[in-house]
Amino acid sequence: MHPEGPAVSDAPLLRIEGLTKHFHLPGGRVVHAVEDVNLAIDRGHIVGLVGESGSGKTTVGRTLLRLTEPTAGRMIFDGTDVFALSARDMRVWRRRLQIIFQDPYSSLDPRLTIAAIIDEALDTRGLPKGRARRDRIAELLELVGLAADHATRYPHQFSGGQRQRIGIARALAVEPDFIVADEPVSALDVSVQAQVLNLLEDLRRRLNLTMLFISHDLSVVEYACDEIVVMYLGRIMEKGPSRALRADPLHPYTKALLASAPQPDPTRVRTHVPLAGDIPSPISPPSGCVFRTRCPIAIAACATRIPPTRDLGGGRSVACLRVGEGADHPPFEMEAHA
Ligand SMILES: Nc1ncnc2c1ncn2[C@@H]1O[C@H](COP(=O)(O)OP(=O)(O)OP(=O)(O)O)[C@@H](O)[C@H]1O
Repeated sequence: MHPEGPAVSDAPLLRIEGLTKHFHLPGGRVVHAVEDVNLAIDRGHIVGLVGESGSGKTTVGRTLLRLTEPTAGRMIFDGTDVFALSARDMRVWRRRLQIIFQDPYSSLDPRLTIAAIIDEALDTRGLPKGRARRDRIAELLELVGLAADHATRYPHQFSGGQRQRIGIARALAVEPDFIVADEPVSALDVSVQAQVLNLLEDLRRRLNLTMLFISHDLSVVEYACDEIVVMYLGRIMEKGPSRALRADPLHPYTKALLASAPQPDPTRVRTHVPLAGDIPSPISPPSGCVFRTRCPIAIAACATRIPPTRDLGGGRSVACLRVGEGADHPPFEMEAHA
């Protein structure tokens, strides 16, 4: 689908700088959904965005596709600042950026056959109707592990996993450069989750796809992604290659997330304490470090300073005043929270 094959350029396909999204509510209240997010994604890579519900993951994904407009920031995609494009130019660009949803069923028109659903997407590619289209639809269905003769059926005739495959086929129909997969397996049974994750991995290799993979489940992200970005209350806490981050989490929030993730190996001892309490409201996020109100190692300075993101080399970075000063291991120093 991408005849040029793997990219030769070393530059990231996409770079997000200072992405911020505020939602303005009636009465003058402001939801700080995303604050100053910086991120780069290399071509052919899958980056996982993980965090609890309400941390701003979906808002990042939707903003990148300009399904919602950013409050501030830049997104440089293949050399173009996508946030600066006019609505008209964006219409042309939109094809290059696609989204796969958690529940494909609600986005598949129940009155249309699978062929008609994919055909609609192919309209934007200008492929003439007739034989070439039918062949392309069959090719896409086979690419996602379905049979060509599934084309004549309706969405309700498929299982959840098969419907997600149809959603993926529809996204691929326009030959996108970048896909946001928003909780693509969360609605599926665990056994089916693995099949869909394998499919995404297979497609990434075959088509050199670049993807932002959003999930609240660190074990899913770890499996599917080259790199993991951990978000909390609109901000990035930690970033790093999947394996390194899993083996040696640095930020206290990442440690807590790992502690609450399902543990597949019962002989592995839990070394981190799960999180207590709820995520604060993004309408009035804590001052300084937004995680400090739930952090076991917070000190007074965490209430007054937004921790800068420190580059630790090897693709790792962390935003915490205390990590690296020897305080990130027990015994924890607890202080009263402002
Ligand atoms: N259109 C909107 N208007 C007002 N607030 C919004 C809007 N969309 C999202 N938010 C708020 O922004 C914050 C971040 O939401 P977002 O959906 O991005 O988080 P998330 O990490 O994807 O969580 P979830 O997994 O529950 O979707 C939440 O507090 C949410 O209520």
